[in-house]
Amino acid sequence: MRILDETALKYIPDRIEDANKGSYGHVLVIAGSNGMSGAAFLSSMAAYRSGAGLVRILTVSKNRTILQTLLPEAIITTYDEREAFESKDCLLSKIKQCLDWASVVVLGPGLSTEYYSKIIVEYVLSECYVPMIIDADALNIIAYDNSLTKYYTDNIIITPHIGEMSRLINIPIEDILADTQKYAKEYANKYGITVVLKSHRSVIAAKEDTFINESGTPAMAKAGSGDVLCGIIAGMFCLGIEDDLAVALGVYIHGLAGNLAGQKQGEHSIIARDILDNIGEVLNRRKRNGLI
Ligand SMILES: NC(=O)C1=CN([C@@H]2O[C@H](COP(=O)(O)OP(=O)(O)OC[C@H]3O[C@@H](n4cnc5c(N)ncnc54)[C@H](OP(=O)(O)O)[C@@H]3O)[C@@H](O)[C@H]2O)[C@@H](O)CC1
Ligand SMILES: Nc1ncnc2c1ncn2[C@@H]1O[C@H](COP(=O)(O)OP(=O)(O)O)[C@@H](O)[C@H]1O
Repeated sequence: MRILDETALKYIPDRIEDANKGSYGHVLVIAGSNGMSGAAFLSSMAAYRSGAGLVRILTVSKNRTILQTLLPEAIITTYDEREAFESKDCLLSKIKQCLDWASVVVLGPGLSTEYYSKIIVEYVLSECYVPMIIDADALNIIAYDNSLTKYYTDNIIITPHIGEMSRLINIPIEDILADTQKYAKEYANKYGITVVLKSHRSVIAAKEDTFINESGTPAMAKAGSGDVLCGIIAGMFCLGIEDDLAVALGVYIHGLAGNLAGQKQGEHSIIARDILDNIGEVLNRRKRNGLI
């Protein structure tokens, strides 16, 4: 069992001198639905703030204008929910093109659990061959249809909060809270995936090691904090960090950025965007602290 401290920030590399945006990954964020564009924005912005070179958001058409306004740096590809009924092949081929482009995928924040989202989640699970961070509604869809776990591979990282974990394994929240390590490890071992079980002290059951995260603050108990985490983990992969460490370091940096945001804005007053605004300061600490 490992606990990261600030010395772990030494694993964040310097940006390569002759880099171009393609040197730092293509993150595909499959997120957002009618009324939940924010989750897609928060994950995508977090990936950019954590080093990603290029982010594409795949979302419902209704979100195009708001997301292009909130994050003009992202490429937006959209679908209409009706495509799942009226032109499924067209929808799937659009998703396939996005997957072929991606080097890391985030699946699920604010996606909804509607029929069209189920079609998308099953297709992405079956056709994705790069590291994929699965969160929120994609986990709810898997919880509802456990047969989807047949698509799990060792490229998959799931990031359930306790409520989502409770749905996935059909165990009451109180029981999971009593032994988070046990339930995270059991699920990770059963399916050969990485599990980030989020709470005030998240557990990361990874391939070689289990990590307990000690950064973070109750100030982060606010809507959207988890959406930010998905994007930070994607960003760590874009920086070329080895996979167990990419996940554990992503969780640790997320907590440190939350700590900074809490100190600046006050513990009751931060919003998820404030976590985004402090990622850069955390990444810079490795230089300030003489770690590299
Ligand atoms: N702006 C946007 O677009 C946003 C969009 N969002 C999107 O909304 C969708 C629904 O996601 P959601 O997490 O809000 O609802 P849901 O899955 O029903 O979970 C609640 C249940 O879990 C439990 N629980 C959670 N943590 C726990 C803990 N540590 N310890 C114990 N219990 C814990 C909690 O328990 P309770 O607090 O009631 O005791 C309750 O039972 C999803 O797609 C998401 O991405 C959000 O990200 C917000 C911003
Ligand atoms: N009391 C706390 N202490 C430390 N971290 C917290 C605390 N409350 C929430 N967090 C962190 O904030 C994030 C919340 O994620 P989640 O519940 O998925 O939120 P959302 O679905 O609204 O985005 C998790 O990473 C969790 O570890």
